[in-house]
Amino acid sequence: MSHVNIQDYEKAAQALLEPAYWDYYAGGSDDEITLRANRAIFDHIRLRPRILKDVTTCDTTTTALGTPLPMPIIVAPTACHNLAHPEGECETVRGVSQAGTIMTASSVSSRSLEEIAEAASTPLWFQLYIYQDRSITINLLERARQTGYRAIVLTVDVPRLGNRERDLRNNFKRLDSANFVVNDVTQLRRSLTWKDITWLRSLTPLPLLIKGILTAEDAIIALEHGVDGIIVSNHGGRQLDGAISGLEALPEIVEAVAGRCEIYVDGGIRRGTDVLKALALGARAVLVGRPILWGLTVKGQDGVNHILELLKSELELAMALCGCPTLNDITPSLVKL
Ligand SMILES: Cc1cc2nc3c(=O)[nH]c(=O)nc-3n(C[C@H](O)[C@H](O)[C@H](O)COP(=O)(O)O)c2cc1C
Ligand SMILES: CCCCCCC(=O)C(=O)O
Repeated sequence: MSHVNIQDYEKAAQALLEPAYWDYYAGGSDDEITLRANRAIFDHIRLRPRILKDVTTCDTTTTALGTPLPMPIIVAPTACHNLAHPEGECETVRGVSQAGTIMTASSVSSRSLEEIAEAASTPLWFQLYIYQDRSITINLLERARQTGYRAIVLTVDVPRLGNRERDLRNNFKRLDSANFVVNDVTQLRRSLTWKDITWLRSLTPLPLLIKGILTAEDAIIALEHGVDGIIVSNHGGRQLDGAISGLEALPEIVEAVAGRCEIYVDGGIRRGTDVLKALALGARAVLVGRPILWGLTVKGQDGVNHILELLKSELELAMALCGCPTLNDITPSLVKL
């Protein structure tokens, strides 16, 4: 069967995965209102295409924190890739390397951050949770720096795990990490505050991004703490149900930050036109989570690469049809809210 879009991969992945693993990957929290909203907002926002521009070629290249990228699309951190493929994140990173973009390795990965780096020939970011035992965080940061990861992505929207009722029904509990031996969820630092960001900032020379901001107020505080980037995200609808989507939060954050750091967004991106809408609203690039897992499940590294290539070619076509030969031509006037 040929897979011509991400939805085809999603259906094929559902047919292949153990039902409990599918539920862990696909599910959201509580009533999954935010999970659905993440998609619905992209369907709601329409485009205002411009015509008669020379779109013989449309250039999708960009940079993220100074790293050149072939497309404004980055792989989001997602946990436990071994549920989709026996080689887990090592297989994923081989596919991402074919596509040449950044992969953000989750700290809750089924392969260690060193194994992932060994398998990679593409730039890597490392996603961090802060644990009760500070030595775990210090150890992870140092290992990520030594292994060549280019940035730290601190996820701040999990003071506790969201209420994922599919996982409760399935008694799904496979959230162990190959990076350390303790059980992740019980070790999360519930008392995490901005003071910890100051502490973290002082610990690593790597660029620091904060993932999980949804308000202009918090974006300003993040800037005051010296972050290099913000990832506007509701964690794929898996944490606070009822939270606004990243795309809805994006304009107020872009306005408040006013160019003082790079801004990224994730949640529900499944089409090149979705990427274009996010860029029009001010994102430097987008992150994609679940589609990578669908590609990995269905065809391993080739599936991962194909997912990224599909998004890239769809974006390129959307740029042409909107009269945008470069990413700089993608401006707020392209979208109707
Ligand atoms: C199965 C799964 C595991 C995830 N694990 C992590 C994680 O370990 N760290 C993290 O910061 N975000 C994690 N996320 C959230 C993603 O980074 C991202 O915010 C979200 O998946 C984006 O939405 P999308 O899946 O609709 O693209 C996870 C998401 C999923 C679906
Ligand atoms: C350290 C807490 C477990 C998080 C598991 C990975 C994750 O973020 C998810 O959404 O699932």
